[in-house]
Amino acid sequence: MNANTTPETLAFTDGKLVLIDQTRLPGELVTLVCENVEQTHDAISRLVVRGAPAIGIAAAYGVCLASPANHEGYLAAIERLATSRPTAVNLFWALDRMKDVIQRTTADDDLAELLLSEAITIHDQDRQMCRDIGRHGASLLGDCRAVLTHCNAGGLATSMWGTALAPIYHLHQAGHPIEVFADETRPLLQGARLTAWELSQAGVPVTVLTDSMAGSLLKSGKIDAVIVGADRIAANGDAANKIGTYPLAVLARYHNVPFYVAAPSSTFDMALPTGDLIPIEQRSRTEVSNPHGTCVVPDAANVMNPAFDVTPAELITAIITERGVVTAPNPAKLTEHLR
Ligand SMILES: CSC[C@H]1O[C@H](OP(=O)(O)O)[C@H](O)[C@@H]1O
Repeated sequence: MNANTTPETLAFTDGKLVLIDQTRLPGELVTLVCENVEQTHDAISRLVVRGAPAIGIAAAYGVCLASPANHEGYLAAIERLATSRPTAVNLFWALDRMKDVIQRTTADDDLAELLLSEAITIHDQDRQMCRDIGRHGASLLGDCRAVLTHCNAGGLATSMWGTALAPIYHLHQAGHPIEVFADETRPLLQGARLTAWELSQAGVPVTVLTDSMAGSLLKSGKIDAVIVGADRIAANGDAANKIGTYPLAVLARYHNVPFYVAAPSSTFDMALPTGDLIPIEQRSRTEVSNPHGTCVVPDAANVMNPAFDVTPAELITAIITERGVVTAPNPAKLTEHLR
């Protein structure tokens, strides 16, 4: 995939973290600059930067903004950033890598350079992981003409190119005719706002549908495969992803449509035996009751707003990582794959 397929989601320049502000898309392509840990924590919590890999990379750079720039300051930064969002394991995977650097470095004055070097390595490795997921996923989607996806697991959710969308960019650039149907993904509309934006920018045909239309679309026979990202995958292959993914997997199975999960190895949490142990982020009621400031739910009513659900491994046709494809995932296969 050539470099200009999707924009760089984030960068660290002149000692500052520069983020595409994803809350402003698709109407405005603007950046938000984080100059300290608190601003980075806020950017992750408000989904200025979002998507499991992108959250991990942003948090790694956020540690580099710690003050004071010493062991205690950096460890406090890691502790603070770990409270930004609970579900995407990539956040904790990246922070653990930064903590390892601190713990194996004695001299404070070496730390700033070593930590920035580790954050840059995490960022660079993510680019390669996404590129490899694209290559491996393309082998699965090679006969597909129309795929359905949920939320945004594209370049904006990673360093660039994405996970679920990486195979689509790979095929599109190879001249393979493929179109994407994108669930709008209530309540924050990452599909309508972000997936449709980045695919359109790349020239990939995309159609937005409301989440409730997915069943009829799958019943129509038009969809050749469903492909989604993940925020945390347990040791048995159960996968947490944006709310609405689980019912999509049930519908795909009912209509005999392959259901693929694309994620780098940094999204696996092998310490969790099953997905029911994955922490699910509960977000504010206003995201559901007052979208864009318009009241659509009476104050007297209660509101649910879990940001993720868990798809059991038995509903997943295959998991695509940067290392290859695991069909019918189970603990033994995943342990071997990630060895
Ligand atoms: C490539 S991980 C993308 C993953 O993250 C999204 O959640 P959020 O937008 O809340 O960060 C969603 O679950 C995507 O599949």
